[in-house]
Amino acid sequence: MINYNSLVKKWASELELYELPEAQNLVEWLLEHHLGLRRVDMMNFLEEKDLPKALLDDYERLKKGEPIQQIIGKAPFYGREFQVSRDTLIPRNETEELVHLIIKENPQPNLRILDIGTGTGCIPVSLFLEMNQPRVFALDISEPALRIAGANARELKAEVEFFQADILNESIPVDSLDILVSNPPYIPEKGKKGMHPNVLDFEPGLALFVPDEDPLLFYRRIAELGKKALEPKGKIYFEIHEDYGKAVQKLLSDLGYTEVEIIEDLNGKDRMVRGKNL
Ligand SMILES: C[S@@+](CC[C@H](N)C(=O)[O-])C[C@H]1O[C@@H](n2cnc3c(N)ncnc32)[C@H](O)[C@@H]1O
Repeated sequence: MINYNSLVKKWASELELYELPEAQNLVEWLLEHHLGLRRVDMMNFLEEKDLPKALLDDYERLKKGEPIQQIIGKAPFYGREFQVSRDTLIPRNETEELVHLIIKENPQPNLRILDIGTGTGCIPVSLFLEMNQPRVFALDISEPALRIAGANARELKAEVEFFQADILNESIPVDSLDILVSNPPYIPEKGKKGMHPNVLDFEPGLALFVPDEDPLLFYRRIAELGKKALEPKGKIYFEIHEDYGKAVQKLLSDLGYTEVEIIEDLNGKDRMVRGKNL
């Protein structure tokens, strides 16, 4: 007979890529996924030899650094579960804060919204479901990511119109927007050194990195296109790298956006910038 706590401790101690509290959390997440039981339900439960093979296989993937969300194929975001894959960024808590800000600041009905670089579709799907009858569009350069985003929209019953487009070389496919939102790639290549292998080896580089010599590339391009695609008084919302708050603020002000503000995340880091079209 194996005790739940000793199994969690034993497996967590073998997840060498993670600090112990996070490792324990991941093992519990995996056990719950496979056994459908919560910690309190399984203090004394199984012979180790009876653990399902799929659970043991997934535990081996966890040991190699694969993110738990990719192993189980889903990730929580703003109170819902989104399908994820190796082609999509795993939705982050900071992005939930961006979504929350947009919902809070825009209670009006029938707004037209575009999300650029949509990944799993977590932003447009959440906005469609939480806002007041918006018309929601989203685009990404990645076809495989768009397939996952489409599946999430269908599964969660959100009406989102998706486009495949390379925003650095094509224009915005919709106009008269009230809100333009983007969490674009923003990590300079040089930042790879300090990153955890579970991000570097398993999440798509296309979603993460920008050239060291031009880290604001996506912000500049999207903000320039936004001047035309946004309605007068339309708003632009960006998720940003914590080091680039001031630079993105200046970029938007220089382009003629007004009321440009940097907003911190719950950890007190500069994480969002919002501006208004003239
Ligand atoms: C940081 S991820 C954000 C994903 C999702 N919005 C989220 O917050 O979880 C950036 C996304 O931009 C997309 N992307 C990268 N280059 C692009 C380009 N040139 N045009 C359009 N989308 C692009 C990537 O495929 C990726 O899905």
